[in-house]
Amino acid sequence: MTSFKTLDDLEDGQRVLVRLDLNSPVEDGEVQDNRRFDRHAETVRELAERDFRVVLLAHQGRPGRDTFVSLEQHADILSEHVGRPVQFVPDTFGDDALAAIDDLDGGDVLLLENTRMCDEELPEEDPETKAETEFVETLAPVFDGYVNDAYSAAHRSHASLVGFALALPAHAGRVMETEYEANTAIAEREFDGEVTMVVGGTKATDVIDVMTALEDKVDTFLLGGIAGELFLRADGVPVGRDIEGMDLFDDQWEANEETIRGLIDDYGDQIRLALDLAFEAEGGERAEIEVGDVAEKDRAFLDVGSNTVSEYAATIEESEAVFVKGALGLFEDERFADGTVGVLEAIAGTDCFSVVGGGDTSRAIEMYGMEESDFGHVSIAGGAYIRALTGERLVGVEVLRE
Ligand SMILES: Nc1ncnc2c1ncn2[C@@H]1O[C@H](COP(=O)(O)OP(=O)(O)OP(=O)(O)O)[C@@H](O)[C@H]1O
Ligand SMILES: O=C(O)[C@H](O)COP(=O)(O)O
Repeated sequence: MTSFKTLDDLEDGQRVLVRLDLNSPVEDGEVQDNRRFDRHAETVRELAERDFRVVLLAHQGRPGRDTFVSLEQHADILSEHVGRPVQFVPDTFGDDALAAIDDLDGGDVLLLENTRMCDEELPEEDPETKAETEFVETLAPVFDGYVNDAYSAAHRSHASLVGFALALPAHAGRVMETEYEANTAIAEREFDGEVTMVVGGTKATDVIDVMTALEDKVDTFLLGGIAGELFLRADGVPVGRDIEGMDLFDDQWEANEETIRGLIDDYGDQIRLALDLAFEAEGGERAEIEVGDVAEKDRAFLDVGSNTVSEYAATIEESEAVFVKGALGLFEDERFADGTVGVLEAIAGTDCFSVVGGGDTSRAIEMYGMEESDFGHVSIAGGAYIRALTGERLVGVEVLRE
């Protein structure tokens, strides 16, 4: 990552403002611990051990949503992961925040309040405009440097992500460095051998965008999940029962059908669809059916079948690089985890270069007892991962370039 300054370029003992992405699931008002805390703890711990006065910025949720809560609980969770106290002040850049910053000694860590509670944080504007906000102009002068570790939020042109980078000497944190390198690999690296991409999940537009952008980078797309069913349907298989809250096979079908058919027509040789599918039988157990036997108005399919898993695993074993976007089935239900777990285990069993992305999909790794260390990289990014895969530049990364 030579075009960025990193923590290696910071002089120990300074006062640094560090942007993390601690955006987390919130259930009944309780912030849920997740791998973002563990990853960012590495950056925070390093800075504290090097005697920096460390002030953290992060966001949580979006205004108006249930997940839009204070960062008070985040400070406690982060503290567990860092292994030292993380102070919290319920203020972003007012007098209380400035006084708390002033009180810090070397090695102290302080988390400020949810950046999205500050009016100037959110409207997406260019970095120069964000650098001129009162938020940035008040806080920046009390720091020697700015560290952005929030790769997973770097697609947003918000004050805390782009404004401070112009107002202070800007550095990439350890998470920013590793996420950037792994996630841009497919767009920027050349692989000698086969490049395979496992595509699933429920987000039709993400899938279409990724496949369109990567047609000439990826040798084989292995499809599953709801995304795979969209392709099966476009290929003439009468599947497509929407899951609750979605209408991919109804209202949205028309909007996507032509594009998906176009992808199949143009790149059919690269695209592999499920051979068999799994569903819930009358007794509640998992049952499978060959794709050729699926009848019109059949049931909802919740996973790819076992023949598909074997075939996909064989392709993965012959690949030099494998990228994963989206799950092959409803893996949260053990009965329908075989597809997702099967391909992840196949990846873990080879020494190929691998990146597993998407917040939901990467959760399957810990749910089913796999080791993160068996994968090249497990990304903590969702929207930013998709953008990186499609070769889009992230504004929060661009402003860090020297
Ligand atoms: N056939 C299916 N039926 C129902 N749900 C499915 C099916 N296949 C996959 N899923 C669901 O898809 C979800 C993952 O899809 P999503 O598109 O959100 O992927 P992601 O990239 O991991 O997440 P994110 O973009 O939110 O970080 C999983 O929670 C899984 O339960
Ligand atoms: O959780 C994420 O993907 C990032 O923190 C970005 O959050 P946002 O989509 O609410 O901007």
